[in-house]
Amino acid sequence: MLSTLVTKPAFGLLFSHLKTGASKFVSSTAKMSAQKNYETLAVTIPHEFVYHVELNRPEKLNAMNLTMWSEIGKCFENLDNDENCRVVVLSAAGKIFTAGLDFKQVFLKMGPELADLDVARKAKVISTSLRSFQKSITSIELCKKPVLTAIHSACVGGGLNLIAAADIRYCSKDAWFQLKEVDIGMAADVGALQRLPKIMNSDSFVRELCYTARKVEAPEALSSGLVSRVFEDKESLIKGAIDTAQDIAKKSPVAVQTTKVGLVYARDHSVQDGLDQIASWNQLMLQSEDFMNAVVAQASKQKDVVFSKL
Ligand SMILES: CCC/C=C/C=C/C(=O)SCCNC(=O)CCNC(=O)[C@H](O)C(C)(C)COP(=O)(O)OP(=O)(O)OC[C@H]1O[C@@H](n2cnc3c(N)ncnc32)[C@H](O)[C@@H]1OP(=O)(O)O
Repeated sequence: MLSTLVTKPAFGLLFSHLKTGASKFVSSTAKMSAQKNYETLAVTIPHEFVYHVELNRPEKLNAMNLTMWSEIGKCFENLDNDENCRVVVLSAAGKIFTAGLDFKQVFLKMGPELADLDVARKAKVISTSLRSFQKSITSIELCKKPVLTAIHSACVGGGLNLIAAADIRYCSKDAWFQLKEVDIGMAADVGALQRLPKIMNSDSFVRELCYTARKVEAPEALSSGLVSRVFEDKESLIKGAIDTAQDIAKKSPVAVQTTKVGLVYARDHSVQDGLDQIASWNQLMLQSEDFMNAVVAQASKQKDVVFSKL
């Protein structure tokens, strides 16, 4: 297929095309889009195309209050649409990654709201809240930019549901994970039960964690496939995550985003359905300038190809 697309006469044309793409890119990099200000999240841009989102309620152990649930959803929807963002590092400020659901705030607020309602109305209110929490976490998966989570210290309950929706998980040596929902009398309902069995390498181990709420320390998180790398401390963890993010940010955004969509789709469908899906996408994406530019760069051993924003 490459040989038919990249014929010899096409080469000169492709090189001029490459230059056009690069100049277009350089002229527009100055216009870095400003990210919205959030109350519970801090968003920074450590390198071009690399965004760093931090859970930012350190004084409350980054417990996930209603504002944080809502802002996570909005933030990842914004990042999905932000052409200056190609990859996201998700970490947390302060002593721990997160204490999970802010049960003090959430249940205190919901209690009075439900008090005078009958069972059907109560169920409707609870269902609406649950679905909005689910949507918030799923926004990480629906964001076409790869999301790398960097977890330090405690990652409890809702936090484990949150990181399960990310693409790549790294942690520091002091990290521990706990699916604590059963300890507060509920089944996890924002993605852990659905995603962990597809992430970790032992169904038996996942079930043990879900039923017992026991803590999983970093070595076990690594051996079970929950995380793919363990770093010495938080500083090297964040650096390692940002280094990987920078590698991804240099690639064609068309290639990377199509790959993420394909992987997420393939996880939930048959092999044949996945093959059909990626064929449909690539019948478009192989016509993009990124494909041409990357092929020419490979063929001519050119490094540091500059891809236009997407
Ligand atoms: C229903 C919607 C869908 C979502 C569902 C999600 C469910 C979940 O997330 S279940 C898990 C809920 N989280 C917990 O059960 C964690 C409980 N906390 C702890 O285990 C410890 O606090 C922790 C290990 C995280 C940290 O321990 P540390 O010794 O460092 O701190 P503490 O002295 O225990 O706590 C300090 C103060 O923070 C308050 N706090 C801790 N966690 C939460 C929380 N999740 N929500 C609200 N507040 C929390 C704790 O009560 C202390 O407060 P105070 O006594 O006023 O100082």
